[in-house]
Amino acid sequence: MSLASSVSATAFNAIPIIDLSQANGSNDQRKALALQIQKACIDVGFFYIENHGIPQPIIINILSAIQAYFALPLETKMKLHHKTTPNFKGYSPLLDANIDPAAGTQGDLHEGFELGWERLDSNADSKRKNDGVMTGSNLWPDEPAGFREAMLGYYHAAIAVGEVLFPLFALALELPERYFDDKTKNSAAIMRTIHYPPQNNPKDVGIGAHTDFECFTILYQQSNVQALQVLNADKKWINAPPIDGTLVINIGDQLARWTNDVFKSTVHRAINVPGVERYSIPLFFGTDYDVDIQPIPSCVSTERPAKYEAITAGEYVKQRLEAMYNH
Ligand SMILES: O=C(O)CCC(=O)C(=O)O
Ligand SMILES: [Fe+2]
Repeated sequence: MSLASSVSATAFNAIPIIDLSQANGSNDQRKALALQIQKACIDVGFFYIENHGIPQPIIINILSAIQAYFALPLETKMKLHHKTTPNFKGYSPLLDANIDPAAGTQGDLHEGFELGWERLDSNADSKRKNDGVMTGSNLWPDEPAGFREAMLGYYHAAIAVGEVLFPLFALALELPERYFDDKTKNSAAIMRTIHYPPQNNPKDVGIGAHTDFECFTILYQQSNVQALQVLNADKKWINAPPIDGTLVINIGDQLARWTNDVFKSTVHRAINVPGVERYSIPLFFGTDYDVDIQPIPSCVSTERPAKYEAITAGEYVKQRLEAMYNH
């Protein structure tokens, strides 16, 4: 059966957990893993990964760094407002973003700090060559001490997870395992750290219903607070609670475009609860920004013609980010 005819219309009720410990195992082990990923991407568009390899101290470090950062006075944080950069790097205050303007809310009830690729051992001006329309350096606050190291420490560990996943996605798409290698030499990878204040008004949303923009998202969510929800084909919100020791992976629109929607970029939102703070850290992982997103031939058929025009990954992300902040 070709991938183009494997599209699922069944509504999921649970999000699978996939164990990555065999990701660098034998051919057979990698293929078996890719099949689990294929099923999760066709049926749900979301899955948890366990044994992802990010050491716990790196997670603890970034969590305490972002808690200290978001606790700074608003005036201090506003000095690094993302509108002072060409491409959304830096701080965004509460309600600055509105990812679902049609919902008629006052905006998304979270503040964020966003960064892109940067080597830990170089200065903040280091840029990469292929960022095209998405070029631009990161901004770094003077405090808290160790913030840059904590952020980049986690960032590079999460990128390593993305680099393990891309070949598995290629196998899941019945492509050569190294298919994405020449398209991910300078992989686009925007990371956001998000602080959701306690939500006391039932009308508030932490982040409105949306799909992500890149190929896939690697999401750390703080323990013990249920907020993330994923929309199934029956329009029912399914909870995606934090599960200790796991990360959430979800397909974004770029991979949906590569696969002509055979892999689902599933709508999700986060609704925080009264009385508690919540922190989450999505890293949006994509191909190089200058790569043209063209549907993979096995995902196109006479019954399932190509749905999307080709566009470069960078143009696509920029359009989506502009729409999110210029509501
Ligand atoms: O905070 C979360 O759990 C989800 C965040 C999210 O969906 C996003 O930033 O795209
Ligand atoms: Fe998202």
